[in-house]
Amino acid sequence: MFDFWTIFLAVVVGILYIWWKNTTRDAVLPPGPPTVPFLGNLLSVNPETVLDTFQEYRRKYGEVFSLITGSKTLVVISGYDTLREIFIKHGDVTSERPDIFITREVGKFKGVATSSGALWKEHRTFSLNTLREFGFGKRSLETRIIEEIEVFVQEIQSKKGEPFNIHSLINVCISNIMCSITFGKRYDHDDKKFLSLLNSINQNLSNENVMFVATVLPFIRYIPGDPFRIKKVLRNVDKVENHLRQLVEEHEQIYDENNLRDYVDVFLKKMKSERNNPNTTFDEDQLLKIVGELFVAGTETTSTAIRWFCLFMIRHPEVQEKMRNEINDVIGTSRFPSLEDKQNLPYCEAVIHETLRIGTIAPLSVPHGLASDLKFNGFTIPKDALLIPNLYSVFFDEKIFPDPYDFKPERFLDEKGNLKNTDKVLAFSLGRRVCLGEALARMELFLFVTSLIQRFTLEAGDIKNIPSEKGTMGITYAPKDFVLKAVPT
Ligand code: HEM
Repeated sequence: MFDFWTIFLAVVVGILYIWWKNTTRDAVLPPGPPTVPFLGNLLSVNPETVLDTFQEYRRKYGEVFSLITGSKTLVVISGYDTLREIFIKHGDVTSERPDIFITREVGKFKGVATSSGALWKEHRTFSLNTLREFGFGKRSLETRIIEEIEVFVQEIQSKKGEPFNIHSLINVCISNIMCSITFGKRYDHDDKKFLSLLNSINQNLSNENVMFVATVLPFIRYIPGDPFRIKKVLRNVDKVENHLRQLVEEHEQIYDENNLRDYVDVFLKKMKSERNNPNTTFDEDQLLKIVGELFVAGTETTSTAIRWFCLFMIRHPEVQEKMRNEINDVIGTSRFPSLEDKQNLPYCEAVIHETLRIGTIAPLSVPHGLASDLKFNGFTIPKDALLIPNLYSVFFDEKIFPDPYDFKPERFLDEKGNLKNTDKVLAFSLGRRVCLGEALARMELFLFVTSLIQRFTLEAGDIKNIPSEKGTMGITYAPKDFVLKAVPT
């Protein structure tokens, strides 16, 4: 008979062996930095410097390298061609979402962004079709955006050229557009409850390393207290969802099948039509998750892009001047720019592409999962790995964009002044998971930034404190808060 201590020792040795094995790189995996016993590559990546570290690993280990964390194997995909090969050519295998903190605890594997397989396909198609119905890429939506721009411009005018932080103004305007598509509702700029919701979203998406840490060390959420602020993230998610639940309930009370006003109404109609289908995926939980995603993904990303734009304009007044000259030549000042003007404003378009490139916004996209093992260049990427699309590697690839760290919109113009090379800016990612809101984001970016430059000259709020091009890394890569002056032209 074995005594207690023998069994205890055997269990401890067994656990240590499994842990040691989990932190060692298997020969079939893509290469990567050397592992440390029991830690793997945990010490090789600091969330704050992760982008530069990945650039270095790309040089050392190639376009596909792996990182071992004990709980998950991360496989980082870099380079334009390799990203296309993995996420487009092998898109049937690489378009899932992995089982990680954000998909399990935040998304509950529902919605569009955090679901996979048949559920994801059905709801991505439904959402895209419904959003198109409500104006993605259409004139009706343009009118809604311009209405919001009018408020935006009035608010800026009210500052009378004095320094202010434009962050919350942009956030409210952009989320109002998303709210009007999903709930048919917009909020006042001083609505405290709404501002607090936007603040919770901002905390979760930017300026936080928490998502990264929770992904590679999932057990930390069970540590007493909240040293990594995981519980705070989940509280923020609940707060946003409770607000959305209220809005959906209000909608249900005045629902009229003959007058579908917005995304929620169309979803409710589908829910009602599938009431007797025991296998339906159109239920209230799914509606809340999708609406939440649209609200979150549709606000912070576009708003961050516009903040980057303002920052680059402060740092590059000559670019601002050229944009304004182009706008004045084509449109003048008597009306707001419209989408029809886009083709006649190639320099403005080049500035937007350069902002999306160098601002990066979502430099590591959103992690992908795999439907099965994938053989690639003699290595095997296992089914349970976490694929990271390293979009940053393309943005700063000097073979594609010479002098990649310089802000040079001209790189997107040929000798005749026509746009070129813009397809290399993978800001919205690529393949089957490509951003669902790309069309809306592009409309918003064009209309907001051209209207802004048409009416104001942007300057640093404090001449001794020019805002830095170095941002902070969360799920989005965002500029640090800054103040600016918007002087009427
Ligand atoms: C400048 C603005 C934006 C940027 C840079 C951006 C970027 C991205 C990126 C990189 C992804 C991940 C794709 C992948 O998994 O590989 C994504 C997904 C997504 N985006 Fe955006 N996005 C922007 C605006 C928007 C807007 C306005 C909406 C709202 C309609 C939106 C909704 C979504 C959704 C729902 C997904 C998940 C798609 C899926 O998993 O199938 N995004 N976006």
